[in-house]
Amino acid sequence: MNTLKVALLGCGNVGSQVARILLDDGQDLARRSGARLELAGIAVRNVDAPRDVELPRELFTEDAEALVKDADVVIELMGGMEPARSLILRAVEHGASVVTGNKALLAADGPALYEMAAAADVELYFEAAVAGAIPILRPISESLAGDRITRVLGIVNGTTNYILDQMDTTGADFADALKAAQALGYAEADPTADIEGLDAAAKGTLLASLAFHTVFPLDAVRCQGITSITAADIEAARDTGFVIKLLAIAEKQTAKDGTAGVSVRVHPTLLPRTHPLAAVHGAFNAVFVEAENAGQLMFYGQGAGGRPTASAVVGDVVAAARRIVSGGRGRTETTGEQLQVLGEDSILTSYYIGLDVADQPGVLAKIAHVFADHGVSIEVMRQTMHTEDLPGIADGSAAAELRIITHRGTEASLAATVEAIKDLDVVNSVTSVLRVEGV
Ligand SMILES: NC(=O)c1ccc[n+]([C@@H]2O[C@H](COP(=O)([O-])OP(=O)(O)OC[C@H]3O[C@@H](n4cnc5c(N)ncnc54)[C@H](O)[C@@H]3O)[C@@H](O)[C@H]2O)c1
Ligand SMILES: N[C@@H](CCO)C(=O)O
Ligand code: NA
Repeated sequence: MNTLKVALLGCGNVGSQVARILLDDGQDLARRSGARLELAGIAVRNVDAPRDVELPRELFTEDAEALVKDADVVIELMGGMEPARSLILRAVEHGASVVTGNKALLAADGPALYEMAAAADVELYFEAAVAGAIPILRPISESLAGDRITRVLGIVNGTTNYILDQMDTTGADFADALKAAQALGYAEADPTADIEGLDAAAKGTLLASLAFHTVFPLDAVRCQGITSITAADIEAARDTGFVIKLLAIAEKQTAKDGTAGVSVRVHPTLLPRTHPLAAVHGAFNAVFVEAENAGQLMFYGQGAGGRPTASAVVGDVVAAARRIVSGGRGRTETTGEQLQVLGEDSILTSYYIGLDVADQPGVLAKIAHVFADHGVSIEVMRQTMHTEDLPGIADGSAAAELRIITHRGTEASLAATVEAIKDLDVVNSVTSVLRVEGV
């Protein structure tokens, strides 16, 4: 049996678990791969740093370049752009296959990396980059290769799902929930990427590219994180039978003339509590895929954390090893469709709008008028009286809270409606604007 040299770059939450699996499960992995997978070394910043997982000290090196030169398979789990990118390219130049979980790098620079890997006749695997342990990229790019995917919708960031779930179920505040997510190893090194939606945007880009066989630029993702979600939003959602989830939504739309375009958006979303995605708790992820022939599919599991993510990484290492052993080419990304990016005139969604309004005759009519002017129709409107006077309302007259859910409209017309409502003299403030799915 051949021996393949495996180089591991980075030994944090995920890397340390990958090392453990490679060392503990060597016999099984060899049988499944057709080659012995020898962990040749682990590149770290400081070989003497304390670690949570006990690993043989002689495996550690601070010379990542030297480790990469000799490897058959390189696993990049350092994260960030550099030196991750240069080391991946160095690995490719040396003819090694690469496994990475680095969605930030792939979303920014994936097409160039795929091209270089293809030119060097090696593979680049990244199942861990989207939804951690959940097998989602291989199902999309291989199992569904004979179908046409139209929509991918998912909870793809464990940290934000954990935070929103804690706020909803235990009343925890945002900062405490974030700290707990960091301690559990879900968050990125800089959790801004999680809470501002950038991590979900990177995953949305990768999902769209694979699902629709096109390049979708990261900067074309319409992205909003969860930092503006308040306890009041969570409570209002609960009162109205909804839950707030951060969703990544990638859609392909085909116009009557046959031209197709793609949109990717990430935003906090109100979902009815009866929706299957509403039942995704903690750091779990779930991805819905809609395809013309397959219909609706749902993939569910642990989207973050060292051990679950390591499962996806080692699965990719086995795939890489099998391909090296068999000598054939494996999966190739097809991004040749060059679909256009759809703008807000084409994106259809519905809005939840929370308003503080003066409680006086004619208020509802004025508001309804603005909706009609923008061609947006109202699905639900609910009014609650405030028991105390609100600051900012002249002469202490009574105020009311309005909650409105619209029918589906274009993002452009809904946003314009909200702007026009803000200008009405009877509107004290727009307290909340959230998109709604699944109604
Ligand atoms: N943690 C998760 O749940 C998860 C899930 C999916 C994907 N990922 C991705 O996997 C990668 C690793 O994530 P993590 O959670 O293990 O991160 P981490 O911060 O725990 O680990 C990264 C490790 O790499 C080391 N490192 C960074 N630069 C280095 C360098 N130049 N040389 C040597 N070592 C270096 C760091 O010191 C750290 O120990 C990231 O790309 C992340 O986005 C993480
Ligand atoms: N920080 C990411 C890790 C998994 O990609 C998350 O919370 O989902
Ligand atoms: Na995955």
